Amino acid sequence: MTYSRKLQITVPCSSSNIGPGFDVLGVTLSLYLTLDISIFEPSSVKENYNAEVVLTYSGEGNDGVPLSVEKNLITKTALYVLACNNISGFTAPMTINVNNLIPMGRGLGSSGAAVVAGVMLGNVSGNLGLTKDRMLDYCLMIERHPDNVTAALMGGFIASYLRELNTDDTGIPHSEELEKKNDMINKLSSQIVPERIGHYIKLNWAKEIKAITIIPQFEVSTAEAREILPNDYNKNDVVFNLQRLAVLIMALSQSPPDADLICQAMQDKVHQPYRKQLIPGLSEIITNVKPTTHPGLLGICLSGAGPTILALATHNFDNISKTVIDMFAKENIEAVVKVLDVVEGGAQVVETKYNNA
Ligand SMILES: Nc1ncnc2c1ncn2[C@@H]1O[C@H](COP(=O)(O)OP(=O)(O)OP(=O)(O)O)[C@@H](O)[C@H]1O
Ligand SMILES: N[C@@H](CCO)C(=O)O
Repeated sequence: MTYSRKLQITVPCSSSNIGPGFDVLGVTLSLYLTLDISIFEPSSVKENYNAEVVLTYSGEGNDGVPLSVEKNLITKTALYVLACNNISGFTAPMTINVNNLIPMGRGLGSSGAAVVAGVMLGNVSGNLGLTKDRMLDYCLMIERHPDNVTAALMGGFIASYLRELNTDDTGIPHSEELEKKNDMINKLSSQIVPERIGHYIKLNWAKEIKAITIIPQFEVSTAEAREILPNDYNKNDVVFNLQRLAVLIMALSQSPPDADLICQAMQDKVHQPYRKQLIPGLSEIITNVKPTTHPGLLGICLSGAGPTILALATHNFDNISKTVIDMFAKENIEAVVKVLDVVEGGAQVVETKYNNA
């Protein structure tokens, strides 16, 4: 069989919240999920034709990720996008080779990246011609907190919100539930995808600020880390976060960065205090690792739902990382370090070869 198209989809990882910006801020980082796709026939739409799709997988999660297209989060999402557009299944035989460098369940947006990759796969395999803004709607039907998917899709340092949806839409599950339910695609695809669910704005990021990610070798599921949060908040805690959030987005855009301002503006009272019980060492790390003790450090927080620690810094990366690694070690937790760049480009599809035959 000869291929007719070869495509590559790349989706970056992301760190969300950045302290006070719970479910609002996302920053796109230089670690990628890549899909190499060979499509073996023109993807003309044939009704009720389910083409054979071979999925292979390497990298993070390769020991546990399902390779059945109905169960894997990426292909399941693509099938959902196709179903919403009245296409039942993949319409052309294809191979999809996934290479994933994003650690799973660590707070680096692995599920958001998988959802974005799936929406892009659905878009290209069904020749749907969706814009990125429309693809964001599909992502947000699956992952209801917009921070990671918006960063992964659009790139850069980004703030987002969901518009309030009417009651018919509110029964739509999060991707963490998507894992558990085999009939989810059918349920979701019977719902119309509302337009312009997500709204976002790209923010400036001072070029000298790098992201040190200290990644503990255990997983925290986002579902669990969200369940632990209260339904109601104290007014003072909400005001505490709002004040810092407004200051932080400007402070991170300024060169040279003001470490004292950023460090204080990265504090949070909405999610981190509750998540300490899931992440041994978190409290000690965010309380004791400061720009005053570690020159070059600007601020430190939990990345997404954790357990990764995000340290923003301009230099002295080894010293900052070593302190955090040693603090995790006291809790008998091993951690690895990745110093990542903030990347302006979001997810993309590149057509690497096209045969007209
Ligand atoms: N490349 C992938 N292929 C298939 N499934 C994936 C992939 N990446 C993530 N997942 C699924 O998503 C789950 C992790 O999602 P979860 O939301 O708990 O954490 P995260 O996205 O890594 O962290 P956070 O949302 O805090 O940034 C994995 O256990 C797996 O089921
Ligand atoms: N803002 C989300 C990100 C996790 O994906 C949270 O902290 O739960």
